[in-house]
Amino acid sequence: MAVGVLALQGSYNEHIAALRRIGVKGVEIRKPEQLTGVDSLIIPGGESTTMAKLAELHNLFPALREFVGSGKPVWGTCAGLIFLANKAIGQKTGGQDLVGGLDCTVHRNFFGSQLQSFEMELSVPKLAEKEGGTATCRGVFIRAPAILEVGPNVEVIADCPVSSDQLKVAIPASDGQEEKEFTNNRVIVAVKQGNLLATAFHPELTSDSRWHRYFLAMVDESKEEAAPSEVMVKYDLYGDGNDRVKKPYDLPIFE
Ligand SMILES: NC(=O)CC[C@H](N)C(=O)O
Repeated sequence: MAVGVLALQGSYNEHIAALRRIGVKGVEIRKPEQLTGVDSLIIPGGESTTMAKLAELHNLFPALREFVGSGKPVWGTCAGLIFLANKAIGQKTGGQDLVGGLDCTVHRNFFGSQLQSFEMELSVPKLAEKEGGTATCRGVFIRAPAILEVGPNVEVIADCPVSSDQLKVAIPASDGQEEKEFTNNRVIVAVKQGNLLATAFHPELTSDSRWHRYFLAMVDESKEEAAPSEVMVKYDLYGDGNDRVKKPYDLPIFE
């Protein structure tokens, strides 16, 4: 089945092209009902406040939250990562709606403005282990967010060093937690939590297909989990009053 790509704004065409390069069809998603026709979704990078306003306008938030909650694989890149985060800081006044689901705190513009966009080789041994190739990948960071904290079920796939002037970011208080200061000299830029994958950078703008392949492997795994491995039926095979478990026959048997 095709992969859905949220096509409200941002780099959805680039994701669809990246999928095409590996022989997979990407379908543009703009309306809630279109989500029922796909079993995985990419939320692209762009500008998360604008994307949130458009999602609100098209009444997409309830359907997106349901999609994430259903266990279907969802990959957020950059603004898409912000969308998936449970908590975002550094938002515009008034904040913005988030889809949520990913147990992390993301700083929306951690690496600065458009002018501070950069590229960096990232160490990605977990990606290389699954998809082969070198143990690094090219990270394209455009007005990029960064993940400052993750919950216990979040697997970190890549992090990167930060310069000293980016340190000392205040993480505002939230339910049951006091305000704290983020002073680590590394930030997290790629994570996986169950059916959710998130990257602060843009793999769709490089020719390295491994991130798309990695996501498609998550899609395959989720289908395997969803499919009943073997339908078992119980019946009285020997007519002795005891129901025994037996696999049903694949083909009709005429007796
Ligand atoms: N390239 C991107 O997706 C940038 C995201 C941007 N920092 C935002 O707030 O939406």
